[in-house]
Amino acid sequence: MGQFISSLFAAFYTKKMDIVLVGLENSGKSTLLSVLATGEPVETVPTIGLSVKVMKKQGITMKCWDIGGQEKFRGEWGRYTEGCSVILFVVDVADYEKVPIAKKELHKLVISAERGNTQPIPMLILANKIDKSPHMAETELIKKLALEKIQMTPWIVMPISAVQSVGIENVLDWLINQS
Ligand SMILES: Nc1nc2c(ncn2[C@@H]2O[C@H](COP(=O)(O)OP(=O)(O)OP(=O)(O)O)[C@@H](O)[C@H]2O)c(=O)[nH]1
Ligand SMILES: [Mg+2]
Repeated sequence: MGQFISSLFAAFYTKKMDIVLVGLENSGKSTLLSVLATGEPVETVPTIGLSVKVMKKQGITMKCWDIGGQEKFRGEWGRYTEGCSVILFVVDVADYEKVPIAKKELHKLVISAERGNTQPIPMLILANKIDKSPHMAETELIKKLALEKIQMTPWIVMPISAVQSVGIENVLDWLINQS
């Protein structure tokens, strides 16, 4: 009985978060998720549709929705942001060619998330692959993504390297602060 009550108590009082990971294909979402969950990058294959991973950090159960970034999957991004806790938008900062597409998709997603939710959902923009050279600096990325145009959604940019585990602690701290 005691066990039952404590399980019930845990079910009610455990903090839970739904984290939606989006960004163009090859930006590093699945690699980042592996590093966040286990501390180690893994060899990835392109995500087909989506993959879900649950991780527990400081007593918070984080359910991560890692959605494929290929063009055919991008139409689904908005649907997953409905009712989610936070959005992680991953950008490959070494890919100068694709950043205009990332900008277009990011703004489409912000419009859709602002329409589909009563409260704006905080967005963490991850400037990934800072280990590569050359790569866009944070201010350049902010300009190229036209982030100043975002009005309701709170956003922040963090430079990271998922494969080299750089900046990952900051990502985890941010997530924990949003719970
Ligand atoms: N140099 C470098 N390569 C990275 C980094 N993060 C990921 N990669 C590489 O980028 C490639 C794509 O990584 P994924 O994590 O599969 O990308 P994704 O965003 O999940 O791609 P989709 O599932 O197709 O949307 C892999 O070869 C990774 O090893 C990074 O920080 N630096
Ligand atoms: Mg993937």
